[in-house]
Amino acid sequence: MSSDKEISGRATECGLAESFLLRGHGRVLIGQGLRTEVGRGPIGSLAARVGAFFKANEGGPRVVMGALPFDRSQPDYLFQPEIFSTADGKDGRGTSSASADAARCTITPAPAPSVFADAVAACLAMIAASADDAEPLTKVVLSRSLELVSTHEFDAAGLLAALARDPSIAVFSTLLPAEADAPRPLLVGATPELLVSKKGDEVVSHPLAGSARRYGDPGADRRSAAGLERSEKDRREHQAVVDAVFDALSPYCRELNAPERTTLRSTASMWHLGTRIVGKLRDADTPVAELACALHPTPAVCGLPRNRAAEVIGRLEGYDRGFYAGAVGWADEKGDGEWYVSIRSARLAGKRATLYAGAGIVAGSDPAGETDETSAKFVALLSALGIDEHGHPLRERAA
Ligand SMILES: C=C(O[C@H]1C=CC=C(C(=O)O)[C@@H]1O)C(=O)O
Repeated sequence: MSSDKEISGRATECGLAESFLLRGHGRVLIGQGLRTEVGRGPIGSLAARVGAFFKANEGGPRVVMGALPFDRSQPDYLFQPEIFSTADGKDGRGTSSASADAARCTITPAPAPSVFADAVAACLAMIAASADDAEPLTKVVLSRSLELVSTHEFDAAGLLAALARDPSIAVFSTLLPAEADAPRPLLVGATPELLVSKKGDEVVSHPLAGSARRYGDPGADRRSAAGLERSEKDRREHQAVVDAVFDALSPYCRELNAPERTTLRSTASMWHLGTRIVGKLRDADTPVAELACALHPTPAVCGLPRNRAAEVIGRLEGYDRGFYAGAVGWADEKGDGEWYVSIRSARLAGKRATLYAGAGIVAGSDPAGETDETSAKFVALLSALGIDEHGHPLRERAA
């Protein structure tokens, strides 16, 4: 199978449609068809449910895959595919251009950018008011969404192919549970952030937090990156995530380090601060699902303290995040696997798509700046869909 075929999402074997695709770390993993669903439940029971699944189901590929929601108490959605295959993903750049063809989209921001900026200001007031509390609120990640309605069904394969042109991100697509508005919705995205991978006794997490827009002009792009590296506010926002990852993984590890310290990471449209954290597990049998449970949601998508931040998110965002800012990945029978943070993602349901983007709010954040950051984070998905922020095809603009 060529990589382009894999990325384009057209299943070739047995005529089974692709139910899962993950391209990251130079590899493509593909699930075709859906053999058995894993019993659904909250993340706290994930490791037990996955273990019980493999015991009870002797046939089929020895791997399950799917998505975890943002909210730890909500049910996840994992399944065993009919066919599982892997391939080298180094040459996995997409060939297809925009997926929108001549489709037109109407785009409705939900909430409107000005309402989001007001929510950031309200959040900053809560952070300031809590300064003297025993456990002050120090960080909250607030998100907003864009609701797209197209004249055509969204083409997930074309979207994946277009997203895969950026080799710095992990491209994913996974089935979501049926809902009233869609028999088979999909979560599709291109995330730069690894929640956790586990192979044998090796564990890796690569949290990101602290962001700046990229620019076509090289000088402006360099200044944007340098500004991010110097920013005390972004360093603080980032360190909160690194500390939380160390705290969550330490009990499981006999070694845990950040060998390269914090570095600048780039995607095609964003600069980020990132820290690669690597460890050796005390017990190589610790399943990846247990590590994901210990980590999720990190302060890269929720905040600190976690429960208090989640409460503020629920109050200020005004919608259910569903599987945005959860995780997408897989786990095998040995307990190995990898889970990516499901940011820069969209839920596709026929002619409707909902895109999400968030930004970390800490003391010193600026409501207009954070709103602009979410706009910049939408660029990757919108341009992969072949549309601008008004829903017009990009090709027309160039003509
Ligand atoms: C929550 C998102 O990004 C997170 C990951 C990287 C940088 C982030 C930031 O700088 O705010 C966010 O923590 C998102 O893209 O929706």
